[in-house]
Amino acid sequence: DPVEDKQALLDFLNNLPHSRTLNWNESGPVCDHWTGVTCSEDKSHVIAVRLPGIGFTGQIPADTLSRLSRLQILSLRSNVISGEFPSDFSNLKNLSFLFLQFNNFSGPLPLDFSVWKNLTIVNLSNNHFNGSIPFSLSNLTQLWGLDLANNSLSGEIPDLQSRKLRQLNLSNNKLNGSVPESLQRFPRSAFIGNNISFASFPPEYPPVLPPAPKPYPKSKNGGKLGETALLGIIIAGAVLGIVAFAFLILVFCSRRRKEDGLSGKLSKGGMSPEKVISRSQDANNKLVFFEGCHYAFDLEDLLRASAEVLGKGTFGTAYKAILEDATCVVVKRLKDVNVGKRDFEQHMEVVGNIRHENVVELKAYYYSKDEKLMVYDYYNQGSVSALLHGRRGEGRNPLDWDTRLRIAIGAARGIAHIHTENGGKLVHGNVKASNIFVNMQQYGCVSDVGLATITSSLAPPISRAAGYRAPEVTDTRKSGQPADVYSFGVVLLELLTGKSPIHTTAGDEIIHLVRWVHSVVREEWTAEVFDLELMRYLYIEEEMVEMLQIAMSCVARMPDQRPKMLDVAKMIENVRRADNDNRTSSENRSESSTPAPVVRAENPTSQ
Ligand SMILES: Nc1ncnc2c1ncn2[C@@H]1O[C@H](COP(=O)(O)OP(=O)(O)OP(=O)(O)O)[C@@H](O)[C@H]1O
Repeated sequence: DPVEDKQALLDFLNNLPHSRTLNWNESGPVCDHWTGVTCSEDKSHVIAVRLPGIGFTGQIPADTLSRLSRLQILSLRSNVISGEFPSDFSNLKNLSFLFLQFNNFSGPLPLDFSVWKNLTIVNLSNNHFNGSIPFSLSNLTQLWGLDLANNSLSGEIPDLQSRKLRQLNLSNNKLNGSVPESLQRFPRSAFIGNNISFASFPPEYPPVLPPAPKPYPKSKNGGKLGETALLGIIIAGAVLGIVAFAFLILVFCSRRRKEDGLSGKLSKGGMSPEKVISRSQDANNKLVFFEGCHYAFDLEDLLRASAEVLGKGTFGTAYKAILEDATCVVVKRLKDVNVGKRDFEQHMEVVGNIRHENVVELKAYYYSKDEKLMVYDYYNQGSVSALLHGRRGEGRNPLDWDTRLRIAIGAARGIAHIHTENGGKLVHGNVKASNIFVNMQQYGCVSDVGLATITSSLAPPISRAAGYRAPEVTDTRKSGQPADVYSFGVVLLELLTGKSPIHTTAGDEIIHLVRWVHSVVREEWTAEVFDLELMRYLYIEEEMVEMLQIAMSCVARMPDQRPKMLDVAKMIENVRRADNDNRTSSENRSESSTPAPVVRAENPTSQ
């Protein structure tokens, strides 16, 4: 335990009145136990203190927090702390994230910000700070977000030159003068509520309106059709004829394609459909539905259904099948099943009886010597992997932060529930973004439970699946619950960074996401890890930082250092709950979920 850091924290807590109790047990260990405290991986020192909404009142006792010399993240947001900005914070040389918003701080801002050369996000908004904005802020080369809104700051805005600056809010102060050129890429809303002249500001781009409809040209010969018009009609008729003909051909082809139903698809993979059907008539070889399943079809209906391949995974091929009554299901055809009928059925019973809103229900299964099928509901939004990585670039609808949070909360609850099944022994074994879907409430929902234990397929060492695999796992059939926690941590990193677990750079270098994030945050926590698509949402930095911390704890190298899935679910729920509880009425939750363009695009047509 970091003894000195522990004492500093106790001195802080014991000398600052607060209304909520904290579980900071003096005789117990700090790391992994004290609410709001995170230690370095080797547990030699405290790196993060996050205590929003604890009801702290009064001034920060001197020589307490300032003794946490290796602190990187400090959040005391939404308390009632008063007094001046603590001068001894200058000892916190490693500080990257500083959140002191929504308190009663007053007096001037520190003159010399250069002492915190790693500062990445600074939020001092909604206090009573006065005086001018220090020029030294321009020396912070890592600065990515600065929020000083709703204070009483006066004077001119200094030229903040950090090229990394993506988020800026100086609104509702007493600032005057004009906006320096380097900051004119931010929208006016970042400066409103001051006495600022926008004269030198580039014009705001007017909203693009659809072009007004052109007036219908009047015919010169008073309503009679002219030659050109007649010619037009003839050409249009011919074009229409061609289109209709093409449409007929398309319908014909799609019929032909539909005829190639699931049985055709299965037969191409080996066994003839007739054989499958004849086996289905054998009482022992029927499609087995689970209790409560509302589907009313049998194997023959399923084999007659039109089918399309969704993808080939580690354990077989997944098909989307549309039955004659328009029911849409996913059929998974397993390969390399390494257990006998009894074990297979037993396993299906365990999986098929899981009923949880965040676990994709197994509706039915089929077992024969040559064919093993599993039937699931079809999720039409696609997997989280597709939502996150599909169609990046133009025309894409980015996955907003609220949705990512809901996906994480749902998936964590689902996996935590799986871990309680089968006497607390069930392991998912294949947690990854392509096995997570979005349910009706838009929360994450996990699929493919336990397939790794009944098949002998192993993902090749350099594959997507390998990017999720915990370091201790050599045989996926024998992985434990901590390995699921690791894989889930990788999914969290994927949601935060927008990057695939294993990806290649332009120079064909293979990047392992966990290692990359480690390398970025080892020395200092920088905002560079976060997905650029998330930069358009305001007020989410702190939640992202907290999620990053949770993700990092999940991908700890040693399995026993990883949190339990139930705790992970609680931690993620708290990211939002703490936020909702602690936000004052002047903070508007909806603002964070509303995309707000924070940086004006250099080329307006590219937006
Ligand atoms: N219930 C479902 N609804 C919609 N799409 C699904 C469903 N189940 C699977 N898919 C999609 O079908 C494709 C193939 O899935 P499958 O699970 O066979 O492979 P995978 O997830 O890529 O890899 P693995 O076999 O390792 O899980 C994936 O893109 C997956 O997201």
